[in-house]
Amino acid sequence: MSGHEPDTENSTNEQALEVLRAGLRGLHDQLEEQAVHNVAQVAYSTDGRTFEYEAPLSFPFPVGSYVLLQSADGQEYLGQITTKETVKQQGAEVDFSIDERQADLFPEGLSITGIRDRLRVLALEGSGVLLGTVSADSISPTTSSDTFRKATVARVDAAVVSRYLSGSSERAKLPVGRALYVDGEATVSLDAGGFARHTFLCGQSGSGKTFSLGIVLEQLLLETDLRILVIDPNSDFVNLNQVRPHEEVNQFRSAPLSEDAYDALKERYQDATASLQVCRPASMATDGDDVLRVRFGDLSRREQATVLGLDPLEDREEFNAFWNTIDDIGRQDYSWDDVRDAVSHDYSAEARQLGMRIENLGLAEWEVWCSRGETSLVDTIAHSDWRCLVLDIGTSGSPSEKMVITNAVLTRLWEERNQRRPTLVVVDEAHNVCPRNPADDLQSISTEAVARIAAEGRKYGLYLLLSTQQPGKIQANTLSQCANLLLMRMNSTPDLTQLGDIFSHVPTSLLEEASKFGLGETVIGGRLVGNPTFAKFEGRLSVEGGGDVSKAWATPHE
Ligand SMILES: Nc1ncnc2c1ncn2[C@@H]1O[C@H](COP(=O)(O)OP(=O)(O)OP(=O)(O)O)[C@@H](O)[C@H]1O
Repeated sequence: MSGHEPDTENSTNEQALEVLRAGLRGLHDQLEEQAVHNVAQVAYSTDGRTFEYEAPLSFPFPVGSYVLLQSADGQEYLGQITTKETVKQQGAEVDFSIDERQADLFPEGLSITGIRDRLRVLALEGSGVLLGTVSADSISPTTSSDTFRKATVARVDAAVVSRYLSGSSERAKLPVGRALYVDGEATVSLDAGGFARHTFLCGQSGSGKTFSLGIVLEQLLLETDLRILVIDPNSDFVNLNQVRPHEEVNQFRSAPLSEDAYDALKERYQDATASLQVCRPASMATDGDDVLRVRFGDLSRREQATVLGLDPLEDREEFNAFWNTIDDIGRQDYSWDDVRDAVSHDYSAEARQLGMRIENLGLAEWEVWCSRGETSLVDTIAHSDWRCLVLDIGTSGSPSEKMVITNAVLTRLWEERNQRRPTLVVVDEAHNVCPRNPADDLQSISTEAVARIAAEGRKYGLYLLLSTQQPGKIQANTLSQCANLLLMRMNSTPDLTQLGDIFSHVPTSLLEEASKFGLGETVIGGRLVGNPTFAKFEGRLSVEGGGDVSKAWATPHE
């Protein structure tokens, strides 16, 4: 029996120690919990341009949001949060004393009278930019003397944000939506002059790119005189000149339009789009539509050979016969019919081969070719006084036909560059027109054409607006020429990293927010806004085109 006594004593000690430990742990947690709530919310600036802050976990402002900082001397600053990190700060040291009875619980020889504990406190730390000093009626830029040691950080009034966002530019403003993370209405407008730089719009599928691009185009049509050419591979903008009914317009606005405001806007929009031309393939065109077709002679020789699948070395004879045929026609404005006639009147073996090639490829059936005397799209581009052309290549035949149209148009725009007519070239699904790795020669030609405009177009008034869901697939030089960014929801880390490298004027921490965006939400950077701005696109006026496939098949059965 006596052999078991020390064990019983040990186990009683163990239990008492566990109670002591649990008590200390509970006390520790309680103190840490209190310390978390006691973290000060304070900001400081050492350069008058940026600020650092520390705040409790409950700090309600996400990255990208506007805040009001008030320094000890009462000066107010408008700031924008750019980073926000959870950190474990060193907290206070606390001493727990151990009474005699508790000290006996520890092994003999250990004389413990107390326990010292270090609290670790969860808090937020981050930084931001100072956008201006706030006074009763203005927001002025800060200077290097706007430094402060202890400022409070608070929610900012929507009116102050609106004042900041409305800026002071003399150029037209394009209202495209409302600021994110603001209590109340603060309209985000793009600086129309910013479109004199190339623009990149990207976001993953379903993020709202097409809808948002429509809003940008509507505003450019309403508020500027910029010529716009839209290469529209999904027929998304074929209804750009049709206004939605009043209730539908209001469905996409947080501040509904009154009947009168809607009527006035509709009238203004109808005026702005009166000369908008939608170019469709011949089989789809109705009266008033321009037809999406070009003459064979509008293509460069290299492109013609590509369409015919002719290699100058491997198909030497046929290539030569083709070359001579074109030379014999002796005119610039020859049509496909002229080529066919010329080939059929040449009785050489090579010309017969060429004729068979044309027949086998079914080239004569392509809908994109003008017959003799028909107007080519490149004539429209070169001669008429157009304002907005939508090229509905979504409904045209094969991918090669789409590329033939795209290339002919891009080439002619470049040839006409000395006219210096400011023109925005909008390329939707741009990864198909200027891909990093062209799949064939037709894509190589379009990629080179876009790269040329990207590199040198600005001085001739040719500006790009490229839209895609796959930034990694866009030709690198072209992408690096874009100064403006409209980034919508994007989860892919490699894509965000690449965008961070190219659009270095937008802090990476802001770009990373794109993975949390909802439908229509965006971060805008570059010349379109004064400072990177978070917005939700809204206010779409025109009817969306495209048309998604119905999901009625997924409706539950009765
Ligand atoms: N800001 C918005 N407000 C309300 N609805 C929107 C908004 N943006 C987009 N939508 C709707 O969400 C749907 C998807 O938008 P949209 O087609 O523009 O996405 P997307 O990014 O272009 O997708 P994809 O790349 O697959 O074509 C559409 O039905 C559109 O009407």
